[in-house]
Amino acid sequence: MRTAYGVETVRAAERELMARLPEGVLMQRAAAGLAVACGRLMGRVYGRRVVLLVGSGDNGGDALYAGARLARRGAGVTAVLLAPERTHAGGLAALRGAGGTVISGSSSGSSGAEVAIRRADLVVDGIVGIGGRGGLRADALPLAEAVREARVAVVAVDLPSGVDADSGEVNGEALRADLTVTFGTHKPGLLIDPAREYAGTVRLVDIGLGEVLPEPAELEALQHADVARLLPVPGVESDKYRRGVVGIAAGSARYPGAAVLAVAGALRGGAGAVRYVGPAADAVIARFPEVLVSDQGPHKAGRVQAWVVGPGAGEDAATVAEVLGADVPVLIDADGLRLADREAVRRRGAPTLMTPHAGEAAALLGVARAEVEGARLSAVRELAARYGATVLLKGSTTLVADPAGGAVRVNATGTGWLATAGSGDVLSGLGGSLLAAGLTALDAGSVGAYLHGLAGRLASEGAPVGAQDVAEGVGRAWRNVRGV
Ligand SMILES: NC(=O)C1=CN([C@@H]2O[C@H](COP(=O)(O)OP(=O)(O)OC[C@H]3O[C@@H](n4cnc5c(N)ncnc54)[C@H](O)[C@@H]3O)[C@@H](O)[C@H]2O)[C@@H](O)CC1
Ligand SMILES: Nc1ncnc2c1ncn2[C@@H]1O[C@H](COP(=O)(O)OP(=O)(O)O)[C@@H](O)[C@H]1O
Ligand SMILES: [K+]
Repeated sequence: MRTAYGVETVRAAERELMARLPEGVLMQRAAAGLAVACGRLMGRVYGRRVVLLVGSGDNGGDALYAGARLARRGAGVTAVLLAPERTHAGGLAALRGAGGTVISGSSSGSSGAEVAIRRADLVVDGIVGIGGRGGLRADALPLAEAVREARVAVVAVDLPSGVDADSGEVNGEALRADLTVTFGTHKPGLLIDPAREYAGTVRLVDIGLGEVLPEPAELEALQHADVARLLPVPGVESDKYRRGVVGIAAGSARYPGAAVLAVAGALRGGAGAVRYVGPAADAVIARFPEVLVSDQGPHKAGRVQAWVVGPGAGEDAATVAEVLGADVPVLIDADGLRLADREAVRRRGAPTLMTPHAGEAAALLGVARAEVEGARLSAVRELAARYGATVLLKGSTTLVADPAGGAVRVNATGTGWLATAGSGDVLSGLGGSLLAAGLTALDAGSVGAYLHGLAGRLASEGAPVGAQDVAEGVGRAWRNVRGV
């Protein structure tokens, strides 16, 4: 499991660790890891030109100590100080002692600093780290512009400057990095868009923080091994009922395809049987003869261990209400989200998993879509709290939050190619199937998103795919995860 912690927790852990260690040890560990990563990115160190952008805090200190290490190995290192009078004194002395050059970023205007950036092989962004508030400040903007124009490689120290460490929000300008070298633990902002996109590749340097960080983390990202452990794999005692039966209440005369795609996802999620109820039974059975179909409504469909309701449902509020009354886990997607009564969701005894995309989440919260996209973490937490349900917010970094709090799960296996009509329907069936197979709502959502994202990647391999291709890719994703 990859975990991420917010600023307050990181600072508390650093204090605890620092109390046990000689002064400056943590920063030296950070700087050593940073210098190695810079060296690897440049291929060689000797003769390379490195520019350090140095802010007023310890983030700048890390950059300076790393710069000193690179200078000792023969790099030409220039530090651009954004706040000369408040620069980390020890780091500055170390850089000077190693033969580095120091210029002032604020007073030199467009001259020295920008020329140095244009000539650089590498820029190290040590403007601001976890102490940052808001986007880049005015004095850093010309430097950021010069970096962009020079198209020079950028290594961010701990975080790309200007992004919010705790939330992944970007309020103003931020500096894009090719590589972010982060210390002690990932920060939520490195795993959640839009900030994640600014970070480039993220490398974690161990500074010993792991032993003092609390449980649970603020954010978790499942890895292959975690998903492999959670996948419902049949054993000798299994039969189709014990594996779980998932009911799909989806589709309408207008949108029969949504039913077919949700069923396609459900058949690949590990349940032993799929029941379908709704007006698209003919389309479903024509494509998937193994499905048990009915047009009699959910309560007459026979026993299921979980329901999926909503994809392509149109205006069928009665079916949504009926499914919400069932005492088994329910996944609500698409039209179902709009039609579901909030109090009815809150009253449910069995788990509920809601799977909005940003537009649907915005409608439920009564805000603009851009607001949800810019602040995914707070949006998913807010929805989970309001509905008393587990919420999976779809998008480039899909988030899954439980109403009781605890670590929010983030999934990054997806690809932009998944942004294709009907791929969300596949995810709803897949998630419902995992619920029927016995996974918790948090696990079903995050394992579903993981498999779905990987399926999209494997099916696409860099070319456009349709939702059916994604569904067909789910088997490959299972095998990839299980290593079989
Ligand atoms: N505390 C520790 O034990 C360790 C800290 N480390 C480094 O220290 C950093 C945190 O250092 P600090 O607490 O000094 O904080 P930072 O260096 O992140 O930033 C604090 C300074 O930046 C200014 N600032 C805030 N927002 C800004 C913005 N938007 N634009 C420009 N300047 C802004 C503040 O006025 C303040 O002076 C970490 O990110 C990490 O790089 C590492 O050396 C590892 C060990
Ligand atoms: N840029 C992106 N990167 C990765 N995954 C994405 C991106 N955009 C969308 N997706 C994924 O594609 C799926 C689209 O679902 P949804 O918006 O509900 O589509 P539809 O309603 O057409 O089925 C979701 O799983 C979502 O997470
Ligand atoms: K930084």
